[in-house]
Amino acid sequence: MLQIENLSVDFRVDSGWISSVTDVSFTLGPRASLGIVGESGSGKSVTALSVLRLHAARNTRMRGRIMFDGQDLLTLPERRMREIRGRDIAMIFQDPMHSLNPVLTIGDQIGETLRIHQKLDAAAAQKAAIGLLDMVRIPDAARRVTDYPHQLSGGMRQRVMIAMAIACRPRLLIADEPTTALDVTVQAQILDLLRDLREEIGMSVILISHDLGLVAEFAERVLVMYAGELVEEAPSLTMFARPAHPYSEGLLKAIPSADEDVGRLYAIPGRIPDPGRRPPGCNFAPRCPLVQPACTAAPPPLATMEPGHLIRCPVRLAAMETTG
Ligand SMILES: Nc1ncnc2c1ncn2[C@@H]1O[C@H](COP(=O)(O)OP(=O)(O)OP(=O)(O)O)[C@@H](O)[C@H]1O
Repeated sequence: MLQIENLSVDFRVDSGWISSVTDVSFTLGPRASLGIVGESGSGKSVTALSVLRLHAARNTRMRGRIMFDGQDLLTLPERRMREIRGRDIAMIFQDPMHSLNPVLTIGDQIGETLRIHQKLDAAAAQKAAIGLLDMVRIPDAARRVTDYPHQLSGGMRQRVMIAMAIACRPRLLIADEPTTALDVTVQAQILDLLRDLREEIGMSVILISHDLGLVAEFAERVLVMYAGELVEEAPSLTMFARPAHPYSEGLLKAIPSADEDVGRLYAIPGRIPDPGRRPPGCNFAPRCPLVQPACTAAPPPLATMEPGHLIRCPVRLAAMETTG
């Protein structure tokens, strides 16, 4: 359904063009779930926003192809993209308070999507909004539909955002850090809801998060991004049980454990390089415990370790081949 081929995204900044995302490729089938994980600045959001073509066109250069249902979204006229956004592909973000309009009721805001895409009149849109609030498990939906965003808790507001996103039964929902601003219990409820809605509506979901544990639990497959590149792709169980790239290993080690008293929490030493200051070879080399001289000479390719499991680390790949 979605096939991203060699996507690169550059932004214009004061000093010229910087490369934010480099040569990213992946596919997503119908009713599938995919997680994208990485530290802040790794290129997760830029990749997701590219699918909806939400970057300011004047300051952005995009290369590659984003095939959705056989058409390349990067070459569609803006008028066609407007039809696809919200109807076929929807997106939810981290902070629902900033995405909701404080002076409109939640019913009006959900109804707006339906009025635009499905041409419903106001009464029908209000009725459908109540149905959607029920679907996202907001209790007493008929009464809550006239509430304003500030009358709801953070978790409820995120449910409203999800109701808006699924209003047109999209085939793809992109959730960009949808639970980061919520406490742990609410976080689990929202992920359960997304899982159930994926089944009910038959949509695919891309979940973006900095939390590898959360993504691996939710999605069938996980992509790990670092400094604008894919560094590992694997089924979630594999990624969680035996991540191969040293960066993925670091992300896994950084997840706090409830069972063990680890003393100090682990953090990957160093920081992600800025887009304009990436090293000449492997982007992760300056932070990597396995670094060898060859790593700093040339950028490593993404290679297949086993079917469905790709990594961008020749050192680890060679070690795996030696040990069989
Ligand atoms: N409009 C823009 N102009 C210039 N640089 C940008 C722009 N948008 C993103 N970038 C840069 O591209 C890189 C990737 O950003 P992106 O937001 O995708 O990271 P992320 O992995 O989603 O992190 P976060 O979790 O913080 O959102 C960052 O270095 C960011 O500063």
